[in-house]
Amino acid sequence: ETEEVKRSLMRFLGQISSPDGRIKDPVNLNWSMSTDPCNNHWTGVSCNLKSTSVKKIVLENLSLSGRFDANSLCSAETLSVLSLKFNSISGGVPEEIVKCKQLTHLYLGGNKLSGNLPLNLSGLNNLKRLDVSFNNFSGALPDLPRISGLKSFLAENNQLSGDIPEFDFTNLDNFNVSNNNFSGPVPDMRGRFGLSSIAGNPLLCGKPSPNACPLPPPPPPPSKSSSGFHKNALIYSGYALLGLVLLIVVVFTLLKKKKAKEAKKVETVKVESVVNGNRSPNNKSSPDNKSPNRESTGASSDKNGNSRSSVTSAETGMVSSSLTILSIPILKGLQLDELLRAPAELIGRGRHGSLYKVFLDGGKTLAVKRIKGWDIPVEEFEQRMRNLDRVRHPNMLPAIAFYGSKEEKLLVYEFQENGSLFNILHGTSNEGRRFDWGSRLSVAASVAEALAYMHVEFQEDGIAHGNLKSTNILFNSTMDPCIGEYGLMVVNNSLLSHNNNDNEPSNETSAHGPYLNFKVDLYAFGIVLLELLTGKLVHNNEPELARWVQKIVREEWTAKIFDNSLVVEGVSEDRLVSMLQVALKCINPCPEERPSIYQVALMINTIREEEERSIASEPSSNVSEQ
Ligand SMILES: Nc1ncnc2c1ncn2[C@@H]1O[C@H](COP(=O)(O)OP(=O)(O)OP(=O)(O)O)[C@@H](O)[C@H]1O
Repeated sequence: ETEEVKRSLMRFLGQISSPDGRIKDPVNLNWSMSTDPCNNHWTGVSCNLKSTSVKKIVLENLSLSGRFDANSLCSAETLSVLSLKFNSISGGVPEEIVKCKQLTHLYLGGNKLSGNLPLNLSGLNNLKRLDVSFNNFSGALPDLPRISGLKSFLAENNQLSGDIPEFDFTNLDNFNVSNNNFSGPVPDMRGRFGLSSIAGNPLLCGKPSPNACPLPPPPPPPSKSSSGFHKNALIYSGYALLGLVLLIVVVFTLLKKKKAKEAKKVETVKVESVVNGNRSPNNKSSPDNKSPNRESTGASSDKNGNSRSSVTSAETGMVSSSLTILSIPILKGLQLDELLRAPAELIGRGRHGSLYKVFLDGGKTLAVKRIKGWDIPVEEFEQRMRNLDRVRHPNMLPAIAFYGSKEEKLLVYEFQENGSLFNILHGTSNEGRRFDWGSRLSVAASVAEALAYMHVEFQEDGIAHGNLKSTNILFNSTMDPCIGEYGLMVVNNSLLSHNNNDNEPSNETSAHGPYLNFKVDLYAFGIVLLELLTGKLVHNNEPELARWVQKIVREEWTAKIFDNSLVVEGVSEDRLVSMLQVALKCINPCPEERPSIYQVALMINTIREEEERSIASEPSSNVSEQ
């Protein structure tokens, strides 16, 4: 963490430890300016995967008796979990809490906090769980239903008043506002919560409270003056007409804007260039310009003196070409020959082609995947790329440009410097050991959610990922996982069904329709889950790992399966086994019996929520190890 964040966190601890702001270090918390919160294990603090920024602060049951200095706390901008439960913190919750933008869990229950809950609490739009129970809060609630992802709200045993707002009760799994001073009708809780969640608010009425609500006052009698009525009718119809005209103008303007936007979005940049010896019609000044000497124009050295070639110099076979740019702000004006001649490093040669890291002028780096032998008509490929571009998900890595000819296809992505899930789990840098259970769960949940989204969007077209594996799950600049290369491969049918006893894929697969393409992704996702659970290596989705796991499970040595670092971390065996069961469902040898990815995403979320619930109830010393 930076010195500034460390200083602010020390100030936060000072304020919260005692009313006079002096750090008493109540139970030897090990926080100090001379150490680092992430690398020196400040008690109650856990960090992101790279140990560069603070993710959770859990200081529960420590007799902290000062004030909550949200301003200092929120200088740790990446903070997502804060638990200060069961202390004696007093004063209010300052408005600056809204600066902790990434907070997903805020647990303040069991303190002496008072005053109104700040109105801008509803600006914490990543919040999932909010617990302010057993304090002295008063006044009306802020507009919490605005937080669309809120899963639980606990505010029992305060002096809160006013109406209970209309939460999205179908989305809440925990809700309690009992023993407060709320008044007015109880909102429709969709049968999800009973009397115990609202009891102890004598001014509430309507079910499930025991008090009936008073009948609404009768509507005022219609006015007797008919001339008055006509006058009003005239005024109202005038308004209606004006409204209609306004509506037509607005719709017309919006339609015009939308058309202009669509036309702008998919701007195809056609570059008639000649690579490998074909003369460029644009390059009139050099009519004899045979292929530029690729080795000499394409080769360069990076600042470390490593030699780099270019995409064209490394391989041959490009003919007349056009590059379609999908993401204009990133690649505005880039031409194919520029891309091909830019210095490039060969990063990997997979089963389907090669991947280059390409260095553009101005410092941008791209990943260019060069696919060979994909037998798809060029028009169909182009159409597919455009269709894929229309569907966006935060955990999917979109292609930003493409090129297609009969012989080969080029896909251009932004280069992800943080590497892949494969690198993290099996890399040499020891990151795997620090890749804690919380991070693994979160990767599994995000990938499942993104796949579920894509499967629904492309159900009719039958376009599945087709080549999901840990090398295709990349980490973006904020270390969120992103799935690359969706829909690029003809589905690998050998993953449809595996015979458990030998290496031969079943030959029943050829007749399967597009529906089963998605089941291939399920198998592949199951293997990713097994990689996360076991920390073991998988090469090209080979079924050995699946067989090994199935064998051990049959022989009831389940505990031996799990990655030792998870065991050392003290992860709940129940949750590990639950996740293993999800993985085993995904790799069911019979494709029809594999669940849908949507069902899998739900199962993983349930495991994740159990984990989240346990975070706050675990003793803080354990949490700090996570
Ligand atoms: N956009 C990207 N940014 C950074 N690294 C990437 C990107 N795309 C892929 N990689 C990495 O480059 C390496 C090579 O990728 P490539 O797709 O060629 O390999 P593969 O997925 O193993 O093979 P294949 O897709 O042909 O089966 C992998 O380690 C992958 O994680």
